[in-house]
Amino acid sequence: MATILLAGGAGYIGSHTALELLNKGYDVVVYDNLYNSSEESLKRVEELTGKTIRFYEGDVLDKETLSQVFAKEKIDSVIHFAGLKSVGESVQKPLAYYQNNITGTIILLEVMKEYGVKSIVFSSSATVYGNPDSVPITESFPKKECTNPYGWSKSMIEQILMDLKTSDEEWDIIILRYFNPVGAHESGRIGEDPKGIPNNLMPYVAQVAVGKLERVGVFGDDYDTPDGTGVRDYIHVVDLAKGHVNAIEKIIGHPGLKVYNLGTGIGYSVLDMIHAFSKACGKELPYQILPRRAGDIAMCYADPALAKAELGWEATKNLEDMCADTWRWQSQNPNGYEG
Ligand SMILES: NC(=O)c1ccc[n+]([C@@H]2O[C@H](COP(=O)([O-])OP(=O)(O)OC[C@H]3O[C@@H](n4cnc5c(N)ncnc54)[C@H](O)[C@@H]3O)[C@@H](O)[C@H]2O)c1
Ligand SMILES: O=c1ccn([C@@H]2O[C@H](COP(=O)(O)OP(=O)(O)O[C@H]3O[C@H](CO)[C@@H](O)[C@H](O)[C@H]3O)[C@@H](O)[C@H]2O)c(=O)[nH]1
Repeated sequence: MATILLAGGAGYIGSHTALELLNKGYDVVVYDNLYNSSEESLKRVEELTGKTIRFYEGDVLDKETLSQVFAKEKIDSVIHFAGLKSVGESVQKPLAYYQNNITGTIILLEVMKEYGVKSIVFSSSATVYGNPDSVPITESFPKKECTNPYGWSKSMIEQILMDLKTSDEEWDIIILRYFNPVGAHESGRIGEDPKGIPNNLMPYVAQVAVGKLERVGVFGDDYDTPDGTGVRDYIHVVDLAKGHVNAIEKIIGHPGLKVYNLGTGIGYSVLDMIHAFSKACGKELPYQILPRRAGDIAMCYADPALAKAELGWEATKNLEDMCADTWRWQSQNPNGYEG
């Protein structure tokens, strides 16, 4: 079975993907600098699967250490999750974001090329569509202006990957544009463990539910949406992780360069999410309407038909599963992996 290197594989999406790959019999190697994660996630994946992950602590910016891993392991394909992902922080620290995300990707691609590994699945984002003219969004929609350096870093990396493919036909590249990943593994053993106060809606709501935060701030109720609050395509992280397994199966068949949306095709509003989570945790969650957050758009949800047709993948979990699994993880691990 193929050996897959997960760069940034100790993080939220990477750890869930490692679990699904191991369950399918793949060999998993993780390279992560643990900047936004802990090795505990990987230990728990090993417990859940009864299989071993070969973990290397290192930075994608550190070419020497990364090269040593490629020299030691026979890597067949890479999934590239390693990156900084906080939208607000990226506005404050653009150089750090471009350095980590873009330079980090270039170094990873250089090392891959050196070792003849020309097969990569990249974690991109629906953010590259900017403010779309309509919904649902298909992959043929134009990429648009991003509203922050994080988004631009994804958009630019996509361009780098396309230019690389043009320069050398041998590369196989799958760009996955994630919509809004939420939820946790149903065991409650692995999940999202944000440092500090969460920026994203679902982890914020979960922390209100366990009493760590007082109330949810709803960023605007005057959007052109059914209830006036922002609408997004929330996708269960286990569905998302399984999408990576399908992408790996596809990439082994040498597909060239492909771009897929990974979403459910359903949009939920902020209030839908708060109400669904209240049901899952059995208590009303307090919230307060606040002004709009800069850079936010009204509506964003995917047309996931292409991933279904070409990857044979579609999301199977619903909003109830997303809330129940987030609640199980959050209530059993109120302080994340720190116990
Ligand atoms: N979670 C989301 O909402 C979302 C949406 C769209 C795209 N993405 C992208 O998916 C990927 C994974 O996201 P996630 O939610 O699992 O984030 P995460 O922060 O949990 O995981 C990213 C991992 O990469 C590691 N990392 C960061 N910089 C590194 C470097 N220079 N060298 C080595 N390791 C490094 C971190 O320590 C972390 O373990 C990211 O690229 C992110 O931008 C995430
Ligand atoms: O405390 C909060 C947090 C968020 N929201 C709203 O909830 C929705 C979802 O926000 P959030 O969870 O922050 O996700 P997005 O802003 O949609 O961005 C996420 O999803 C994108 C992909 O669609 C990724 O690229 C980004 O990295 C990721 O942060 C938006 O309408 C926000 O205005 C609130 O009302 N209160």
